[in-house]
Amino acid sequence: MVLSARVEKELEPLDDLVNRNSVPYKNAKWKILFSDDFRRSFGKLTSDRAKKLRSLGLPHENSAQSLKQFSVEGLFIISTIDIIKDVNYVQVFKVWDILPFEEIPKLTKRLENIFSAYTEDYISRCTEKLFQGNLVVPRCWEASQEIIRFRHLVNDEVSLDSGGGRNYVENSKVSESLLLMKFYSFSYEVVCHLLSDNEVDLPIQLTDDQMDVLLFRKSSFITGRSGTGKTSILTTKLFQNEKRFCNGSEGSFEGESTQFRDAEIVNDPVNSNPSVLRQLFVTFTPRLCNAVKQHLAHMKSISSNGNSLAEISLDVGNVTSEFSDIPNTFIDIPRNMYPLVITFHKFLMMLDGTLGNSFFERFLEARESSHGSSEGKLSYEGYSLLADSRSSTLSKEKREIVYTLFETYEKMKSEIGDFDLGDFVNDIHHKLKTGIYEGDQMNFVYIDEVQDLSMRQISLFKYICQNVEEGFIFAGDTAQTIARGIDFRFQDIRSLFYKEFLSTAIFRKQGKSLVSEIKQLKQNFRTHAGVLDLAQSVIDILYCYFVHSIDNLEPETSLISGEAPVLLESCNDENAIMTIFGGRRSGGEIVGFGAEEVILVRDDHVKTEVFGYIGGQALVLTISECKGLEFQDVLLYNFFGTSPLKDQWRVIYEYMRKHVWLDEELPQSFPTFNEARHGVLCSELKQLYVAITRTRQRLWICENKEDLSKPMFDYWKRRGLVQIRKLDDSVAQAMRIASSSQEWQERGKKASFFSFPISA
Ligand SMILES: Nc1ncnc2c1ncn2[C@@H]1O[C@H](COP(=O)(O)OP(=O)(O)OP(=O)(O)O)[C@@H](O)[C@H]1O
Repeated sequence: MVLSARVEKELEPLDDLVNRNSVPYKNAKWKILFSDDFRRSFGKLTSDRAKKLRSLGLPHENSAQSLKQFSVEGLFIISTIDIIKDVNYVQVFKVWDILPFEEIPKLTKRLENIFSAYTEDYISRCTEKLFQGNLVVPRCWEASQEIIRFRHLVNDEVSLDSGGGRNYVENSKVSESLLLMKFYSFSYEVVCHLLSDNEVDLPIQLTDDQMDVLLFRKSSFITGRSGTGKTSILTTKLFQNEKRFCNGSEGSFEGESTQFRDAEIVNDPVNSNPSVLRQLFVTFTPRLCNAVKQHLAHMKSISSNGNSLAEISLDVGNVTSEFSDIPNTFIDIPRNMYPLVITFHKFLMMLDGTLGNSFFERFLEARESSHGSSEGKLSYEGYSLLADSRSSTLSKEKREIVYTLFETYEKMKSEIGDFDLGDFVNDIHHKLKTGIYEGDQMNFVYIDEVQDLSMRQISLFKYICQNVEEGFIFAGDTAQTIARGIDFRFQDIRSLFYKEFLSTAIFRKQGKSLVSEIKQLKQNFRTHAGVLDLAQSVIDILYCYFVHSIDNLEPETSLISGEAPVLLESCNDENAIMTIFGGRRSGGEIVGFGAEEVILVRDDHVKTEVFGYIGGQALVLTISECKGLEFQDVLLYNFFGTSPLKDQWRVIYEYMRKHVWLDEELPQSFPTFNEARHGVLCSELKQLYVAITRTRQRLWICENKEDLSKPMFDYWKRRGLVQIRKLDDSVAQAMRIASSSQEWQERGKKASFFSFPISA
């Protein structure tokens, strides 16, 4: 009852709120957040209406009348007052949609449902009114006191739990969810741009936790499971620093915090030329790099009022790690090339080029020089001593065997005159240690997907940025490590930072206080609980068997429930891909996937195989190519059937027995877990986790052979995390979503196949 009253009170059309003479809200101090739905609805307006709105002006303090006039046309803008965390907590207007009158009840009902999950404290703060003269101004609260929005996050409140330990506030499709909806903070110039005809990505309003990370002014370590916004925060931070640098203390982007607005121009501690801000964003995947570049370009275009498209160059057609438009050196990089967004591979090539005497031109000699020194490689004694450390999972005897294998491998390499990534990295370390780095020094370095780099690789960054106090951000998730042979926890990066990055005398004095705690992002924005529960079931096994290879994080929160992913069972012996796409049968047309759907496969080999079946009728990516990206629907094809673990997947039955999930009808004989024999299970599970978490809405898993996937399928079935569907024509038809040529064009333009407007 109370809520309905609140809803009634709060859901007044915005024009009413801003224009009523008795309660004048029109005041520049109010921040206005617009939703994606608003953007979409606006896009659908007849050009006449949209034109009228444009010609009426913009919703800033002096033109609020325009909104009122717009509502005369029979559309209402639905808004509420909400609280966001900036430097302080502050009341804001949140604009949900523009609707005809008859559609208002449906939206208000859904909003009422959401408000019913809010705490009383939160509601009463939203409805508080602060008067300054006869103006209502936004009320603020110190950031030090915690304001909790959802009841289930307060310990002593009744849980909304609907099972499985998760709390759902909403049950809707991900794409229609009000809770996962992106909100954008508007300034006069951004509204100008929005109301122009351009398609733009706008800066998403961040959550309180994300804002804390963004405003933190020290070098930091950010972790969080898939889809919690790590890449978004890195991109936002990079962009904020660009803006901060360009604008100095002048007014700037509305989406920025006051702290950024008030900040002074970045004081470059190292460069003689403070007129350039040198920022470097490094990640593993070329596609993710392109997506980040794309997004920064959009952001730049918006903030320059749409007048100039970003100078950030887009490698649109060529999604490789070569980035041939950027020279292979850090010496005197033209200023318009910053911010540099590159893969780790490109980073190495640039370092190599900077140091002269390239490794590739003399790699035999290079191998000699780094082998000669003990640098970068442990002696047998050093390696075997590690067996005594608490985190070691290998005994002295096993280490002896491993070391002998290592020596044989090294010998073999040298005999055939070959080298590997380790040799290349060691050579660069050697040159940096013995020579002088004469390349540009960076002001800020952002390293995304850091879990795929080795400690030795990460430590290279210390040479190119002296701003250790606030210049480094490491983000990643150790559940998603897919690079081979890399196995650490986030804490190890923090220790490395302390030991190697803070090694100069000045910083040693300040010591540990310079190394911040690891921050965890907890709210998933990508998908619904059906997918997250399946992903968590994979993490559970990792926690059990590979405790030293994954960070034990607090479970992420997901606010919307959703259908369980689907295991597809073939009705006949036909290849599943043939059934789904109709195959190249006599005269038969292949009906493909849509632009927001993807087939994920293990490697290039399977990719070629699928291509052979369906040609270019669907986007097919390997798991390593899809890292960091997201899609509306995902088909994971033949993951178990191509696994090097083969029938050792049966060790999952042992895990099930531990948890008393092993029913009588399931196999009773299975291997006992053995780290040496089942070591590869760790990387297999991490790859599986990455694949599962790429989807926003639907996930299908299909295999050509039943036996290899059976243990995991049995595990998922027993836990009730999947639905089983026979792969017949009707299921196949429902999977294929036709896309318009415009949607494909958009996808192609993005090149990165990055389906989401990541925040920045
Ligand atoms: N505050 C927010 N409001 C709405 N959507 C958000 C918010 N923060 C992030 N998102 C969205 O969540 C999705 C996932 O974000 P992002 O890719 O940054 O996560 P991630 O942690 O880097 O994921 P992964 O580890 O899988 O690479 C994106 O669609 C992004 O736009």
